[in-house]
Amino acid sequence: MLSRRLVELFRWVDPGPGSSHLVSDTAGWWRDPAALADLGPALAGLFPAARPTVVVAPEATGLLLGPLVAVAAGAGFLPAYKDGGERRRVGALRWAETSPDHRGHRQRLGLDTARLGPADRVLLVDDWVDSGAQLDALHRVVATTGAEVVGAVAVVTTCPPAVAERLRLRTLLTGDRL
Ligand SMILES: O=P(O)(O)OC[C@H]1O[C@H](OP(=O)(O)OP(=O)(O)O)[C@H](O)[C@@H]1O
Repeated sequence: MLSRRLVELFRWVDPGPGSSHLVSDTAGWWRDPAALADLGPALAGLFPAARPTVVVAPEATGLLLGPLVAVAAGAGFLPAYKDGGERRRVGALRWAETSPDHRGHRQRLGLDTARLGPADRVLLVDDWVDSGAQLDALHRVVATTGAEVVGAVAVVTTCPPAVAERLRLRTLLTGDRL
């Protein structure tokens, strides 16, 4: 069963002196051929009747996971970029600021909203949802285009149930299994 395999492939890593907490290591999910093949269909299958036209997922890990879900769902893919860093973004990005995320940071997420319209049904995808800040911001920026958010899927949630309900979030795992 995929969820059990994902638990086995997951590691908590101690970054060493100077760090107060363990860091998640999900590299095993991508390295394992069977898990890689099954992740997209399993996540798309959490909303079996949603018929999304496009998957939207945030940088960085969402850019890896989102296309897997999009292919499984028969949808296209639109990346949401994080502001900062040295890369120049092309296209007219519309930006949404997040509330403080799991690190306590406010981020800006940019989406090429010219590529979305009222006919679109959007499925939001991420690997992990904790505060829900990234997904909240994506809900808001997608709404400005008239597109409908049909739901959100992630591999893991550690967010409160009320937040998951507000985000229409379904996941393969809850954090207590890791
Ligand atoms: O629910 P939230 O509090 O918003 O946190 C969830 C976000 O945290 C991680 O991103 P992060 O920037 O830590 O890592 P990544 O760049 O590897 O995707 C994860 O990929 C989500 O995008």
